[in-house]
Amino acid sequence: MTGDANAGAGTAAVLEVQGVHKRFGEHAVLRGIDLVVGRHEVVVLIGASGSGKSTLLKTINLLEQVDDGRILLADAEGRVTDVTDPRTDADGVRARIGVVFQHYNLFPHMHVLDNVTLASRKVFGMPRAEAEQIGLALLDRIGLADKAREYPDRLSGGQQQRVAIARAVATDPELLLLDEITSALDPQLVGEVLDLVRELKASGSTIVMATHEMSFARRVADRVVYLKDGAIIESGPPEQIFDRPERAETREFLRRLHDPLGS
Ligand SMILES: Nc1ncnc2c1ncn2[C@@H]1O[C@H](COP(=O)(O)OP(=O)(O)OP(=O)(O)O)[C@@H](O)[C@H]1O
Repeated sequence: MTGDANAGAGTAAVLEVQGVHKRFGEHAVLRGIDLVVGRHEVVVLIGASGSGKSTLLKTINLLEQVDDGRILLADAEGRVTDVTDPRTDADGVRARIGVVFQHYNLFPHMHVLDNVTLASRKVFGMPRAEAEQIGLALLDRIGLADKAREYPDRLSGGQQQRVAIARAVATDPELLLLDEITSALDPQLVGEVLDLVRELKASGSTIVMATHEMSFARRVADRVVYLKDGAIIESGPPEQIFDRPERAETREFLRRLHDPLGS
């Protein structure tokens, strides 16, 4: 990878987004995004609705094609894949990235353990017994081992979202993309998911997440990236962004969050 100018100190880059542009028709949704994410770094994207956070995550996971620019993904040995190269195997890239969306998207007809082990068994061909051993250990870690044979509709929203996260990490992905994972949850359940993300951070996961929950961003982020109209306005540690933002646009965004009606 080239330099990791804005990655966490002392870390090699896992992800490098270089000059990415994306349009939907006439609407330029991403306008020259440059972002480097270091190994074990947690980067949180904030910005108004429509600023391009989800689209950026989708381009990384190849759910959307970029119009211009490159996205590079490096494995633990430093081998770099240009995920935006049309010759790159999209399924191979997706197998290296864990993704969790706002709505839990668990398979309703499978019990929790089958949901958690599905990718290990079907994508990586792991024997069921081994996949289940890993899956049960994960469920134990998130306090849901007793729900292994329950179906998703018997779980609370917070529990379902924790299972969705367990499913995303079960294959030990190089990168985890979390898109608005708490916005469908009651406030008291947000804490459950926050604790789990902090635990993933402590265990060394590399995470890029989008959120509207500034308290969540403050508590988990190594670096917060503020997007406005498809461009990065400011990027820095949470104390900078939330307590001493350098850019007037960032200050204005945060001011409006605290006082949405402008009273
Ligand atoms: N498939 C699509 N076709 C057309 N326009 C789209 C598509 N996906 C997203 N957009 C538009 O791109 C812009 C950015 O959307 P995006 O979902 O990335 O924003 P966001 O910052 O994640 O917003 P939110 O915080 O509300 O999730 C929006 O104006 C949206 O309407």
